[in-house]
Amino acid sequence: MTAASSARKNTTQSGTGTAVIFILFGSTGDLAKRMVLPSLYELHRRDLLPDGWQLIGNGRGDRTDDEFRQHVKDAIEEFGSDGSVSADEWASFAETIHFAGGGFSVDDPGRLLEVLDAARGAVGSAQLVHYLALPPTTFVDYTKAIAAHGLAKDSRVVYEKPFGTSPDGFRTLDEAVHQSLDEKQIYRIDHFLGKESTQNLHVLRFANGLFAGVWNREHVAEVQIDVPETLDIADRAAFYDATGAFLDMIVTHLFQVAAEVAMEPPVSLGADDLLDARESVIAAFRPLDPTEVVFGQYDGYRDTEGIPEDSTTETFAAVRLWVDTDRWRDVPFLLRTGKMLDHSSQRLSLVFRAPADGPVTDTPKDGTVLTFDLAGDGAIDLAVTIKEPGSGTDLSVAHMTEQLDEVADGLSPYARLIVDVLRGDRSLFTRPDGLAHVWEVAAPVLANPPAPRPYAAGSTGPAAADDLCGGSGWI
Ligand SMILES: NC(=O)C1=CN([C@@H]2O[C@H](COP(=O)(O)OP(=O)(O)OC[C@H]3O[C@@H](n4cnc5c(N)ncnc54)[C@H](OP(=O)(O)O)[C@@H]3O)[C@@H](O)[C@H]2O)C=CC1
Ligand SMILES: O=C1O[C@H](COP(=O)(O)O)[C@@H](O)[C@H](O)[C@H]1O
Repeated sequence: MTAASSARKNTTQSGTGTAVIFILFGSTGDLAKRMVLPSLYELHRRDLLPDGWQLIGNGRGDRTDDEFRQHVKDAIEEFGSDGSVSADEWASFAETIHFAGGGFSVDDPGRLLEVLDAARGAVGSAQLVHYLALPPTTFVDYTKAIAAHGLAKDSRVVYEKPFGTSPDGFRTLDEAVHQSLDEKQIYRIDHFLGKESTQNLHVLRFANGLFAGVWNREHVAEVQIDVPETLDIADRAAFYDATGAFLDMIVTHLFQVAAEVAMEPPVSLGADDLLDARESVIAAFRPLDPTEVVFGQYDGYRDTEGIPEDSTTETFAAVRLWVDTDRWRDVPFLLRTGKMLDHSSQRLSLVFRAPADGPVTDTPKDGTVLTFDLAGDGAIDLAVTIKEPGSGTDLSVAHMTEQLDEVADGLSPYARLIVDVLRGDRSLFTRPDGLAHVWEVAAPVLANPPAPRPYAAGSTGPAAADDLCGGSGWI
């Protein structure tokens, strides 16, 4: 092992420095296949899993270890970051993989306890990590089963999103998990927080005087978080129709990103301080005004198999959010997302004000914009107004762009968040006080949702969303 990889390993060991047994509930499902299993292999290849690593997949059906290993390999080949699996790297990963079928409930642990005993026999005392890649309706039952079978003590439990699908559902789930677990054992995933660009938000802001001093209402005219998608919802119709764009994206991912922008400076960039700063500012989000919310539904949505022909679920949502702190008072945070739009991107932009007085009076709106491209490996772009080179005096906009993967290899969001679970670092996970406020902010819209406006597939969505920007448009 090189000194560098040794140093990396030390920082990614579980908090106790012991082996880790990672129990993946829902291991045969869609999320496991697309995200979790390929991310675990990414960490294995990059030497970021601790020594003594063991992976146990759980499911209600029965499979042999070899059948499950083949499932994992297929998932990595189809969804992994480079799609290839080298024989040596795979062999050393495969031997850590086991399957415990027969489900898992309070009354019946299936084969899990027996497979876990064997894994403990192989590695000795181990940090348990339970990852619930399960339908959210099962979170309470699985949490109770973990506790009932003596697997809760000192373990870490990762909950997929959504952590509650309504204000009441959130409270019930929150109370149920706290009956079995301490808050410090709980990791609620929001994968937008695991994106390289999102993490660069606070570093760029707090490590550069150029930005630290202008991160406020005096200098920033508006903040835009814009996540259009060309994707449709055909392969998850039932889930999507029961959820809609507002809950699937706005009050989850985009609110967390908004909180990353809006937070007050934390005491340090340590896990607890960062978590505290991000989740506390959500308390200052003003409850949304339904007249500042535009919903849309793409033409043809109701023709999709599994979608009721009278569905009013929104496939597009745009909101104007206000953050009532001294730093951000009267600065609109404009959030927009939708399915089946003309292009896909994930952009967070801070639009800076033109100088209030001075000799240049006709600066373009996009003349000073700091943009974080959250998609893929991430990028940061600073747009500035310049004189167009040449004999004239016309103004032009120049872009200084850094692709983050040109600086160093990043980690995919799920890989990054799993590393943090292994380290015991909760800074990029959500907290119940923040989530409770999210439901208060969403409540007026849930009580009085705007009727979705139709929009053509492949368009930019309902034109009414442009009015939220005060007519000056989305960046
Ligand atoms: N899929 C995605 O792209 C994303 C998913 N998520 C979240 O991840 C979680 C898992 O999603 P996804 O993988 O799509 O879900 P799936 O519907 O694919 O379910 C995952 C697995 O859970 C098990 N399961 C299903 N129903 C039950 C049940 N009633 N009781 C016990 N086990 C059950 C099944 O395994 P078996 O039959 O072997 O028991 C299934 O393979 C959800 O919370 C979802 O919201 C979050 C972001 C994106
Ligand atoms: O959680 C979700 O996120 C995806 C977008 O995620 P990304 O991996 O492309 O960053 C979104 O398409 C999906 O509807 C939502 O459930």
